Parts: sequence; C-alpha cells; structure tokens
Amino acid sequence: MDMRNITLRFGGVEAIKDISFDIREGEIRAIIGPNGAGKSSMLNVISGFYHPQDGKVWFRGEKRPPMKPYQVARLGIARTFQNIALFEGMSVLDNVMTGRLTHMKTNMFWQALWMGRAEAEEVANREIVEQIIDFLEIQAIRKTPVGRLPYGLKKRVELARALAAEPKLLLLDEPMAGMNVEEKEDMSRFILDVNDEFGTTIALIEHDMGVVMDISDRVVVMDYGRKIGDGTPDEVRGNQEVIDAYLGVAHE
Ligand SMILES: Nc1ncnc2c1ncn2[C@@H]1O[C@H](COP(=O)(O)OP(=O)(O)OP(=O)(O)O)[C@@H](O)[C@H]1O
Repeated sequence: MDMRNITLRFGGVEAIKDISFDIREGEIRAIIGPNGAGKSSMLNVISGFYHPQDGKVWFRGEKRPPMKPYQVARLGIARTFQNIALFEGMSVLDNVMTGRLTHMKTNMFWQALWMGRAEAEEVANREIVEQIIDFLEIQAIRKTPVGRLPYGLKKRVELARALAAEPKLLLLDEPMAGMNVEEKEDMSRFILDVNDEFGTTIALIEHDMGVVMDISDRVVVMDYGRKIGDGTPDEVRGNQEVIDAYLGVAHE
C-alpha cells in the first residue's frame, strides 16, 4: 500500500498534512504519535471511511479510486476499532461469522431456500471461521454472548472477526488499549502469529511503545498532522524530532 501526499481537512482543521508512506507486503507497520496527531484519520483514509482532499492511495500496484468502506473491504482490507464494535447480544461464533459477509456470493433468494449454493457456502464459511477460532484460542467461549466477556477477550473476538474476512491487509486501531500486561502479551503474540502464519500485512496504531518497538518492522511517526519520522524501531528511537515530540514524554 502506498499513501502519496495525503492531505485531509475537516473544515479549517488539517488533520493530515501532505503525508506519504508505504506499507510493504508482509510487514507489521506501526503508526504512532501524540493524541490528535492524525493517526486514526490516516487509518480511516486507508479503510475508505474518509476521503482525502489531496493525494492518492495505491493498493497492490493500482491507484485506488475513491471507494466506500465496503468496497475497500472487498479489496481485502479489514480493520478493528478503537472502541470495540461487536454485536454484544450475539455469540462469539456469530460475531466472527459476520466477518465473512464480504465473501458471501449467494443472494437472499438462495439463502431463503437454503439450497445448493447457499448451503455449500455456509459450510465453507464455517470451516474458515472454526479455523480462526482455534487459532486465537477462543473455542471455550464460542457460544458465549460477547457482552459477557472481559475486555481483553472482546478485543480478541474483534481480531477474529477481522481475520474471518481473510484480509491481505489488517488495520488495528489501538489493539492493546485498556489491557493489562498479560492481555497485552497475549495480543502481541497473536498479532505476530497472524503475520507469520497467514502472511497478513498489518498496520496498527498503538500507544504502548514497548509493544510497538517489539513487534513492528517499521514505524511512521505523526505529530500535528505531519510525518516527523519513518523507519525501523531503532531508527525512530534515535530520531531527535521524534524524541522531542513524543518519545521523550510520558503517555498512556
Ligand atoms: N470527524 C472529524 N471531524 C472533525 N475533526 C476531526 C474529525 N476526526 C478527527 N478530527 C480532528 O483531526 C485531528 C486528528 O485527529 P485523529 O483522531 O486522527 O488523531 P489521533 O492521532 O488518532 O488521536 P488519538 O491518539 O487521540 O486517537 C484532531 O485535531 C481531531 O480533532
């Protein structure tokens, strides 16, 4: 994925100012920066929720025209949200199944009749979902309504749902926010395993610098809508502008 000269404005506010960076196939790429730096806005541009006033988004060698989020999802880009967005009353299994929606081809008519194609498709979807449930070690809670789960597990279910779409690029908006140390360790391991086992490219926003520096291949640093750093964790750690704007200060 190649973001070229992206500028995004909300009225008079320039949330993103002429930023370019790429996400290479197979890597784990972090976006960091202080609150209000424009990180979520950038993720929203990648996932088609926001349309930049200037700049171009390239994906897999092609310039992407302005698209709706569901069209972006069909290209193979899935995401999780800063504030968990699951169906609380539904079971874990059903929530994860909703991640398959972008892959469903049969229409309502066939599904209503529950014949042929619809049935075959359901079986195939179930198989993929079961594989992901095993992979993320949530078999024991597959029938539990999501609303009853502790926070850390909800985050894992959200990851499962995003993975159910079999994305080429997975976007994670603060996957560790609100987690305790043990939950963060689990989530870090799952992110690394997903990247390793499925070859999924991952872009994430995260405030926990220990985690970011541990699991990322490369890091983009934003501050007031500008890009102030870009490189390996070691390069970014040694960048004076980054230290002054972000790394030198304590934050959540
Ligand atoms: N929908 C919107 N309408 C108006 N202004 C917005 C909107 N979304 C973001 N902004 C503004 O754009 C700027 C960047 O916000 P953004 O949420 O992208 O930052 P962030 O780096 O993700 O912050 P945080 O770490 O707090 O989530 C802020 O000044 C914010 O107020």
